Amino acid sequence: MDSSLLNLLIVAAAIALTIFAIDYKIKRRKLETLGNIIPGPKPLPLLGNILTFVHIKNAKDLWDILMVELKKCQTEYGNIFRYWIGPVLIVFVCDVEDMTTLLNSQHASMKHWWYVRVLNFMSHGAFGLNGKVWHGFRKAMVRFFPLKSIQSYVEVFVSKSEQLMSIVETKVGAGVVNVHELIKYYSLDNISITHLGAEDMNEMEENRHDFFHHLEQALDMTFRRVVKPQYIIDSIFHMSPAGKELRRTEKNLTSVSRRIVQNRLDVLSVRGVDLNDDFEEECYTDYIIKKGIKDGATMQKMALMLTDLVVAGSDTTGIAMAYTILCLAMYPEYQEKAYQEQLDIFGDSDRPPTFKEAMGMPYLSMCYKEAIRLHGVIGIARSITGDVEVGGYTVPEGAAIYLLFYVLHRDPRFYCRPNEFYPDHFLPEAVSRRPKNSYIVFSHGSRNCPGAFYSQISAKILLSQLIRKFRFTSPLKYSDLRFRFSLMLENVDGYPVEIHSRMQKSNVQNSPFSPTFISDIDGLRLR
Ligand code: HEM
Repeated sequence: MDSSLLNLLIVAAAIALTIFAIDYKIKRRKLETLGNIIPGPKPLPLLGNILTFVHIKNAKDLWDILMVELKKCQTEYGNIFRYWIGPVLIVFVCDVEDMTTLLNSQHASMKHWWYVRVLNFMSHGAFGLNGKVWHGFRKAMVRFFPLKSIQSYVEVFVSKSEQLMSIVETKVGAGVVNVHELIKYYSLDNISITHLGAEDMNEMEENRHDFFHHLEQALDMTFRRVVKPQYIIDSIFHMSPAGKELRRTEKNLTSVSRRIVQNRLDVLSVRGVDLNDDFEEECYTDYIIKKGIKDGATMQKMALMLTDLVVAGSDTTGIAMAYTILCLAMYPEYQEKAYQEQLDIFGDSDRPPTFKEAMGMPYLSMCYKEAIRLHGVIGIARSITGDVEVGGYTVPEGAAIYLLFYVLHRDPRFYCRPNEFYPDHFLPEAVSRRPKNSYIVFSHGSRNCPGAFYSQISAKILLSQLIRKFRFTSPLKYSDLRFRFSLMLENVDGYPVEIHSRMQKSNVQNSPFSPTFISDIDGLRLR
């Protein structure tokens, strides 16, 4: 290369670098200036407000310390406040109107890089990707969610619920059990069969069992990472023992997805489908296989692309159903109402519900909605890609926002008993008094949850049969619940209930109020 060309290249590179540095500095100054107009605790130089969280060690602490701190900030600063985590500006938003503005804004539809990186196993498909690639995944996925498709899945929901009923039957009179442990496979099997083309989930017995174990571990490690400032930098985390352990756990977590992809490849191969052709997609896994082959992806990468749907489709509905049963067990008067509604529809028949019946059952729907209102997704994080005006402030480009669904869904202006399980919050007259979007447990806008309706129908098909056949009691009162951070707001002590057959008289000695039950809880395997 002649020297004048080399000099020209060096000068061009220096100019580009200077422009980049100036642009960065201007944006950074704007971020700092506008960020500091938003009220919040006084930041330290370089560290920001990170020291508030140094005592957090696990998901329980994260919940206890973070929530106390955030509630304190809301009281002091109002419904919008900010934190600096080192150089990262996080704006917390609590009010319904501001959340609506943000969720409708084209500048707030990107998942935040930190959230995506930390939840790596949720970030290779529709849940964590951004831009054009996300759009491809989303489009391929939502094709399997319309009402008509869900109607066709009822057969699967019914068959899986019947299998589960016989397992629950064996726990009648067996003392306190963690109901989530009993029902969690229901949603995993459903989503694997209806959306992912899995044919026989019983064949995957071991993988299914391990899936929940590894998910619990992966989430726990993830929350421990979040509270260690040195782990903000990916490479430092990945080199650490914790990082290596998380990678191993993530690999194990994807074993169900790997089996699903492999089984689907086998089915397509038996049919003689040419995978390089634009073959017709019968399930979401077919899209992943097509995309994987086009991109030259490994089997592990394809499994990761599926894993977000496996997790989002199973863990959320499973927890929501467990809470519904636990809350009904803690409030016998509501359980009786839900039971009476079932009797009105089915009389003494124990047949499973039809799709039309599952679309109805208004009281059961109210109970399910109320369980999610109290214990749904705590909040969602987004990146701001252009300035957005909310609540009298400018949230600048480059900031992160965290929409605190937990605070919105316990807003006393909208829910008369905000911290209690009270299904009447969803009576039509109560709903009509609330502003639009005051109940957004499935989020809102372009990145809302595609599984909202699916979750409700599949849950009601199982809950309807459980409520008719069994009566539930719990040694816990609602005020005993102790929460911890997870994908949903989970109870530290699991979901302890005792199961009584509606056909038998309850055993007085085993009264749920006897003190022996309290000690039984200690022996439960807790999530
Ligand atoms: C009680 C049940 C459920 C709750 C409370 C729930 C809640 C949510 C929320 C709040 C989001 C937005 C997350 C964010 O923006 O960061 C979301 C997204 C998502 N959910 Fe659900 N969900 C539930 C069930 C389901 C089911 C059954 C499926 C699949 C069958 C599913 C699949 C997804 C997917 C793929 C996304 C990502 C959408 C996107 O970014 O385009 N969810 N869910």
